[in-house]
Amino acid sequence: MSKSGTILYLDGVSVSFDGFRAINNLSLVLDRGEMRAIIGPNGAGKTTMMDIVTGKTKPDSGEVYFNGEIDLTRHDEADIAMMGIGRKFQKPTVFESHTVEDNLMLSLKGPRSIFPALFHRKTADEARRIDDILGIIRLGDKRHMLGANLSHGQKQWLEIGMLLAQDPKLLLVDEPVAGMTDAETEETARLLKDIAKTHSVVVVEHDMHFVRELGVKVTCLHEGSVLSEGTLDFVSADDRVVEVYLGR
Ligand SMILES: Nc1ncnc2c1ncn2[C@@H]1O[C@H](COP(=O)(O)OP(=O)(O)OP(=O)(O)O)[C@@H](O)[C@H]1O
Repeated sequence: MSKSGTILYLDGVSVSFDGFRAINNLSLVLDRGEMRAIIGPNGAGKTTMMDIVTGKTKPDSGEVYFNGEIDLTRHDEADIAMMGIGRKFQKPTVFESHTVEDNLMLSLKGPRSIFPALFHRKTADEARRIDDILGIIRLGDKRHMLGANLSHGQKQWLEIGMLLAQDPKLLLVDEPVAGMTDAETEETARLLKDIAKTHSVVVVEHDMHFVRELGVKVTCLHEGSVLSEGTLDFVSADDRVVEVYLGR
């Protein structure tokens, strides 16, 4: 299969831990600009797949390419982050004692340490970037609030904003709506759809209501490979998906 036009290209990828194949001949291709939802039961390999993409885990075999041309298996985690793959873990880890705006300032792309980042005057360009991000993450009116005082959902949005501040081409987002209210969940779907207008996005999520709101192609993983792929309606109607995941 051609890699041109892809932002993420995995083919025949396998990795074993102590003889257990967590990823088994996995092939998964994401077009540039696409948002994809990844579903699947516990232990299906979703986290391990993201660990492979971000360079945390090296595959035993298979091809892993970013942007159609960069062989990710040849790079380490720091390189891969610099090249434009950003990851958000499930649990939010914002700086609680800093304001929303300072959290974003600290995350802006570019070499910086905490003191210069907080005490230098924002350039006009930085101010504009932060305003843009605050708009996208729905926290414009909370910019001076301390991280500690945000709701769980708002912390997740701030962390998505911190990811955007690093200007990634591809965002990997792990279970963003776990623990959110229904209203926050729906807003998160809208927020990610906004981000997907200008970024490629992979979202791992168990909440099927949220996946439906995203309205994107779905890949169901099982035992380290793709079990089913297509629209949510197509994947949900697949007996094997019902058997191992949705029917449980
Ligand atoms: N470092 C490791 N050492 C040994 N086994 C591992 C390691 N990492 C993952 N595994 C195993 O690989 C399998 C896939 O795990 P993974 O965390 O990728 O699944 P998942 O789809 O993300 O599950 P969940 O929905 O629970 O997060 C599991 O059986 C897990 O126990």
